Amino acid sequence: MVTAETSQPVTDPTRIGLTKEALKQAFVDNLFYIQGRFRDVATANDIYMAAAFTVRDRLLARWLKSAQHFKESGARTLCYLSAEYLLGPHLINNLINLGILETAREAGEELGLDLGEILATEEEPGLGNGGLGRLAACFMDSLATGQIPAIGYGIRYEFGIFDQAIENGWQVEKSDTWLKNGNPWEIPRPKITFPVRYFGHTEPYQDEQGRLRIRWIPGLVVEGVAHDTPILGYGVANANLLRLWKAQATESFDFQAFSTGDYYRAVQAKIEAETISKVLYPNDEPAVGKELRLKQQYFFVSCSIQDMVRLHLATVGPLDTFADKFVAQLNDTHPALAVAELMRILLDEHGLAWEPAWDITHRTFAFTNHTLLPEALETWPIELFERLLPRLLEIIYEINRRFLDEVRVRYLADEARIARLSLIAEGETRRVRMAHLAAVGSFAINGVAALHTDLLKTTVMRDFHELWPDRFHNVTNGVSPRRFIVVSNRRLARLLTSVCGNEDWMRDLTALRRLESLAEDQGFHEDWRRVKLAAKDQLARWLAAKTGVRIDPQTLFDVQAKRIHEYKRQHLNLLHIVGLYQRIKQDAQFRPPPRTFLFGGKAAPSYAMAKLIIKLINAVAEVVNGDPQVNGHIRVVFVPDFNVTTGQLLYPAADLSEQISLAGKEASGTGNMKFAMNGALTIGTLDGANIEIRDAVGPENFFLFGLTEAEVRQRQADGYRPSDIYHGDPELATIIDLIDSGLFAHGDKTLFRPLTENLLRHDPFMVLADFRAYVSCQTLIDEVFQDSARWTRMSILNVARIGHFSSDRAIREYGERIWKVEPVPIQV
Ligand SMILES: [N-]=[N+]=N[C@]1([C@H](N)O)O[C@H](CO)[C@@H](O)[C@H](O)[C@H]1O
Repeated sequence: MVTAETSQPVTDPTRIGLTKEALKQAFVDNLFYIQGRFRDVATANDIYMAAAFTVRDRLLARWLKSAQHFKESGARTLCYLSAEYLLGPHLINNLINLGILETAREAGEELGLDLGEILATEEEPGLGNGGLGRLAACFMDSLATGQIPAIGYGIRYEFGIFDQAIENGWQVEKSDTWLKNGNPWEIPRPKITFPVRYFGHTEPYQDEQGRLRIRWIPGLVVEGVAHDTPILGYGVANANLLRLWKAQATESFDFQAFSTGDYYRAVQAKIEAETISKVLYPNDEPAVGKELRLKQQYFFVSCSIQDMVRLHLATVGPLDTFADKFVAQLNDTHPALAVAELMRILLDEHGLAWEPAWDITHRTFAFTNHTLLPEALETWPIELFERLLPRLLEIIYEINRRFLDEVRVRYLADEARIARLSLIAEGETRRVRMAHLAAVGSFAINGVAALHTDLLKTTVMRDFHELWPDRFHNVTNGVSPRRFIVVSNRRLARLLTSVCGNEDWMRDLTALRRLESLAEDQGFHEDWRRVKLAAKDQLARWLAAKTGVRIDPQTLFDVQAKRIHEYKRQHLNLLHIVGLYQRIKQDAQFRPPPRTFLFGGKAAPSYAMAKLIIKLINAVAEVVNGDPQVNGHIRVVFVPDFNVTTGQLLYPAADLSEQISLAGKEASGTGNMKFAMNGALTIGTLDGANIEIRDAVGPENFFLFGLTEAEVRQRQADGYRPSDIYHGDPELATIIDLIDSGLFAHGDKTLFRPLTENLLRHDPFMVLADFRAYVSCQTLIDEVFQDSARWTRMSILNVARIGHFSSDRAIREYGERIWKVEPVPIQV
């Protein structure tokens, strides 16, 4: 007889079985019992949901087992606090991580279903902007695969990053209704809710022990409700937790207001509260100074820290061992308020004295900086803090007072240094420096690539590095080989497995080194080229279906896919294309190998220059693709709505990966790793992780150009005059004049003027300074591409030597150097 005690649902094969029959039975059950559909009337979404629930059930077993074991073992747990998670589609990733992709395909076929169609139905959760958000997702995958107990905390945005449509060459943002059909991968936890306070004032009081305490009388309280998504590791039974918070009103309906007929006020609190987790701010770098953004940051930080304290009290006990149980990584400054929030909870809710509270706090947090761009370093006006988070501001003032006392002693009242280090930026509007709060409140600070970390130590965080050199670490980014090879490029994965004789490389990417022995093998070259051509063909078919644009897989696929930003220099790429176009038209002898230029990337809606660059890409495409004189030689395509799903098509199909940022600007880059992992060769500057990729794959297998970071600094110090370069380079001048001429704007000479004027007057990212070197490098690439044996050899060696750039390695380094966490294997 089934009793609550005895029934062990995790053993029931129809719920957890991985066999074809078990999957088929579960699918049929779910279609009926969850979707309430007979097969013949089921929609594509019903089919997808039934498949998703079938796979989810197999995750749940591993997840609950993991959670139970972590709890019982009191394992030290890593908490990743990130405002963004760019997870990508779940179903395919979970089928791979469960090792049942082929079984599921066969089960589907026997039920008359096409797994490819089911996979294409899933709407990806776009809860991030770009590299930072995707890095968080890769890290969650590697934490589970590395069997490290971890919780990812973030915000369950109702609307993620906008869907990008291109209308008349312009980006048009469409709201991202990823939840419209429901989300089978999450489990709402209505009982795991926390109050989040805003506004109001604070007042001192004496507690029953006569100690002076502070209470915060908020003007508004909203609730955060947990929504849990299991994150299963690859080839292991470990599954970690991604806990995203949704905001709701404490009272979702005001009956008094309703009965007086004030229907809006009846639901006002509900609307206001829900606005907090309504939408992701679509800015990849520039800090967003909006009050709602600060509300969002405090919302998820407060829920997450309250949850960590609850878990600790429930599973371990008194809070003095909190920092032994938990270590929390701050993914940039977006969650930096966590430092002050943990202090608030320890002081105000648990009555700890300042020193023990600070000791716990400081031993709990570590901070990752992801950018040096001044406009991206978050600071908030004191006035806003006073109004919105009065208690947090008091605590920040006290943290600062004690910190500056320490600095004053150390540097004998060096007022200039104190002002530079202070958490408060004095000036017209006094502001809180969030990077300083994160740095003072953390025991470790890291950059995301070697050059970036060095620059962090010598520029933006120089004073902190002089103060605490031992706190600084470098952990170069990495990406998940499961998502970006096994899921994205199954043909390559099969070839790699056949070379390696097993699938161990999927968990240890350095195993691909053995490919080196095949770098000269002509037979293997053919296999290698076949895999690349198939991926290019797949992209061409998808693009034709999606946009009607036809591209030839036999041409060199030159891809630049990343957020649109002037420092990433999509416009440098465009200058080269316009130059090519002009030469092909004017010089019948000049016939470089045919190339297809593919661009992809979203621009922040408020970033006018980035949107103009998208327009110019499409305008150049219209003219070039429409010109019979150059047809068959060059083609330009803007791939709309670049996200994880389209990335999974672009990374495997690229021959050439464009990583052309101005040296010193791209902290790391992660697209560079994904392209190289799929056999693309890189044209790039000595910037971010490009440097380490070039060192790893060998300078002879990397197309380098451009000023180094030191040369950039020197040229700027010497006074950089872009117009001199314009006047000194006739071809460049012709190109800029062509863009100015209205050729790409149906005669309108003004449309692209802002761009050309900016290049000639300021050129802040030194596009003109690197132009000539870039064009020469592209000419070299044309030569090398025509030697397919050489190109293929270089491509093989890129993959053979890319192992270091797995997020598994990055997580291992964080674990050993910063978090001091041990793997806890789970048996199922
Ligand atoms: N914010 N931020 N920073 C970035 C990216 N834009 O998201 O973080 C990424 C992840 O660390 C870096 O690779 C990239 O260089 C950097 O610009």
